Amino acid sequence: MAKQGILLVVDDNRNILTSLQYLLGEYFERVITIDSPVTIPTLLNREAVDIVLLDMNFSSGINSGNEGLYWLREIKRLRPQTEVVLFTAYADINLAVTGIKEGAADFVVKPWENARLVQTLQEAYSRIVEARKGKKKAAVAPVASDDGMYWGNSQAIRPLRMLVEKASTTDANILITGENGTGKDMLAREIHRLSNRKEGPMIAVDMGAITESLFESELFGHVKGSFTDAHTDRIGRFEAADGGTLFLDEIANLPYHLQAKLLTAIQKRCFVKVGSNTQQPTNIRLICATNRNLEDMVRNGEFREDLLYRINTIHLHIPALRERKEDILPLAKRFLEQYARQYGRQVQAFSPEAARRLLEHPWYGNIRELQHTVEKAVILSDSDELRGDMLQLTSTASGPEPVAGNAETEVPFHTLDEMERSMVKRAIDQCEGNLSQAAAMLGITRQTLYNKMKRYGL
Ligand SMILES: Nc1ncnc2c1ncn2[C@@H]1O[C@H](COP(=O)(O)OP(=O)(O)OP(=O)(O)O)[C@@H](O)[C@H]1O
Repeated sequence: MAKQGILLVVDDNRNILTSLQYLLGEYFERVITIDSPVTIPTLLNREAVDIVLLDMNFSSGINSGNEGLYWLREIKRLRPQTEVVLFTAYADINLAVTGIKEGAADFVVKPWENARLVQTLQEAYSRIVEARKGKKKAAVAPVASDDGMYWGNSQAIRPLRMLVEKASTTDANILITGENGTGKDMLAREIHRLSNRKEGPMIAVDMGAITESLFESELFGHVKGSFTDAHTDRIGRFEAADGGTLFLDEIANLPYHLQAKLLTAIQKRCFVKVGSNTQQPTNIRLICATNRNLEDMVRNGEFREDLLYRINTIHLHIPALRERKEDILPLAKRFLEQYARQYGRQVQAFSPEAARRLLEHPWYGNIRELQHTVEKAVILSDSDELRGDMLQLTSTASGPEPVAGNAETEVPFHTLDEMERSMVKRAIDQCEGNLSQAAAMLGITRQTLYNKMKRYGL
């Protein structure tokens, strides 16, 4: 086969560079080697590099692989069409996974097998060739649009589905409850899609993310000059959602003293912009969601009873994933297919051992945790069957989450993020999914724990 493609190898170990120069020179038109990443930008400017084989750790930097991620981003920023294959130590495999999510084509673990390294680089090169022919995008393929909501067939989900089908076409206010990651946001969007308002806007507001001082302006808008930073008129979410659906996520996070203002707007379907005296009508369908027990909050004086009464004309509760075990494997299969497509992996099925582990895991982070687990495993996969150990699931509640190659000696260092993720997961496992207890154990608020779970896909 004719040698094709220009390859840049970046590694601070000169012995590695010399052996790769010999090995890869047999397969590629040109192999350029450099022992420091700082010259990458100049080189990319000068040479038509197709593929970069990029070491993740450079001795000059902190040995956490973040330097590798930094250079990956730089390469993608400077030359998006260049494919980057990460060259990584086994202990840094989680960083390689992060790298793939950020656009790297693949990764190869050191010490490497020559045949596997050559094959990975050649596959990356064929993707470039295909992209040039316009057949396929060089970068990560977009997620197909049919990767929407999966209902499942479990006993636990059937009554919910029937209720959703009936309720969607009405204009009744809906309250969706369920543990974190069960799919409340997804269900809200599904209801909008099934409703008569589907051509109208679907405006989602994360009530946990709005600061108290900006609450009114965010929801109702403001007029120019109404406060120091109000340099122009601003439309609020109630106005933006006119003719469509307004989705108030994490409604339990709304401070008590602001709940009355929301109640008035919901009751009257009218709002007043900050700095104005005029009532403005709006035609919205309201959906709210929370993972908290609002009845308990009412009893504790944290949530207004009249507001609860107003928002839950129809109450939809999404069961936890562990209460709908029949849905775990079909959902996992969907994610497997979706990510295999997205990351160009050949994996097609779970091994019997992997399927058993999926069924046994408690999934306190519900569908989000399942999705992230499968995504990571697909990235790590190297054949058409996904093995159980690739799921990296802890089988007991004790001990931190293992990292691939979990012998102490093979895991010399974790990033702070990895350590935090591991501690958060451990606390949740030890408290068997009780978030209030886990938050207390970690010495943080429930909301902070919740934010961290979202961030780490737990
Ligand atoms: N039924 C489903 N089918 C496919 N994917 C789903 C389903 N439910 C949830 N997901 C996926 O799981 C992830 C979490 O879903 P979503 O954000 O809707 O959960 P949530 O309950 O709103 O979470 P949180 O309580 O943390 O806000 C998303 O990536 C979503 O795509």
